[in-house]
Amino acid sequence: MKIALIGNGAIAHFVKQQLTTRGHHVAALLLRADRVSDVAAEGQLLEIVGSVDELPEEIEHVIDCAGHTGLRDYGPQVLRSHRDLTTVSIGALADEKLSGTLKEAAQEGESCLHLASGAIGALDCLRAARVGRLDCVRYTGCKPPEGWLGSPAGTKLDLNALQGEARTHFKGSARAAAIEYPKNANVAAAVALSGVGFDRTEVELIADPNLSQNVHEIFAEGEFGEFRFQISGHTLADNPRSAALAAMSVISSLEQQTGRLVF
Ligand SMILES: NC(=O)C1=CN([C@@H]2O[C@H](COP(=O)(O)OP(=O)(O)OC[C@H]3O[C@@H](n4cnc5c(N)ncnc54)[C@H](OP(=O)(O)O)[C@@H]3O)[C@@H](O)[C@H]2O)C=CC1
Ligand SMILES: O=C([O-])CC(=O)C(=O)O
Repeated sequence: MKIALIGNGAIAHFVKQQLTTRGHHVAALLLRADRVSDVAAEGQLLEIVGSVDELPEEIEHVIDCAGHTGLRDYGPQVLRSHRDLTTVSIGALADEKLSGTLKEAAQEGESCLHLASGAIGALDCLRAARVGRLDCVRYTGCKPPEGWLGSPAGTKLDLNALQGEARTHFKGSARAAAIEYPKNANVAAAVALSGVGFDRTEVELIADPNLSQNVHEIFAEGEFGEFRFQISGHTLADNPRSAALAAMSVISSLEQQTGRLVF
């Protein structure tokens, strides 16, 4: 299967390297049109294109590693072109209009949008639990201050000088979190989509100067009982915002789709 990646940042680098090592064929990179010549000049052994129309015909699968704008700008056209699409930009689906457009595009193109699990686990447990009554799902996302740089946390806290206690900078619904923090609250969206939805999932986002990892916690209760899940994830060397597991989950998602599972 020939694969194209959207984006050329921390997650895309990891995914490209791992896919190649594992014997998959990454044949193209889809970038903003004004970035194509710079990246092409770096001498990559794959096609660098600036639009979906320019993707080589033989590309069957596209992986979005470019964040919300990447999914919004290219997702519908990729799906309409009969290609499956895997994304880590789950929070973009909080926008109901985009979500509807992607569903229609997938129907039209007889293609599939696959959501990588990202930086969190235990989504299977939530999906099973919601078969019964789910009374409450709470998600807490804690990162070191540098992990929130460039997000609205920077307008509420002095992230470069934060010391001592952890500070909450957002409390609200998963929908609001995903929309306000496009680079930081994709996990909130993944939890919402696996459980009680964007509007009923409660979210708290915290900057903690005592942390060196990203810590994600889910609490849920309902007819099934009670459940707590916590993960401390190392971030990628190229981006202190993004957990390595988010990039790893893209590979795992693709290999589950293609049946290339290792038992
Ligand atoms: N599901 C999850 O758990 C997680 C999801 N994420 C999502 O993944 C995204 C990418 O993460 P990461 O790789 O660390 O981020 P980086 O900032 O390292 O890289 C983002 C890349 O995407 C490119 N890009 C952004 N917008 C567009 C666009 N409209 N068209 C083409 N290329 C675009 C950027 O290009 P340029 O340099 O030209 O801007 C850059 O190459 C995050 O923004 C976040 O939304 C991240 C972590 C966890
Ligand atoms: O990578 C992480 O730890 C989580 C993250 O940024 C997100 O949820 O968007």
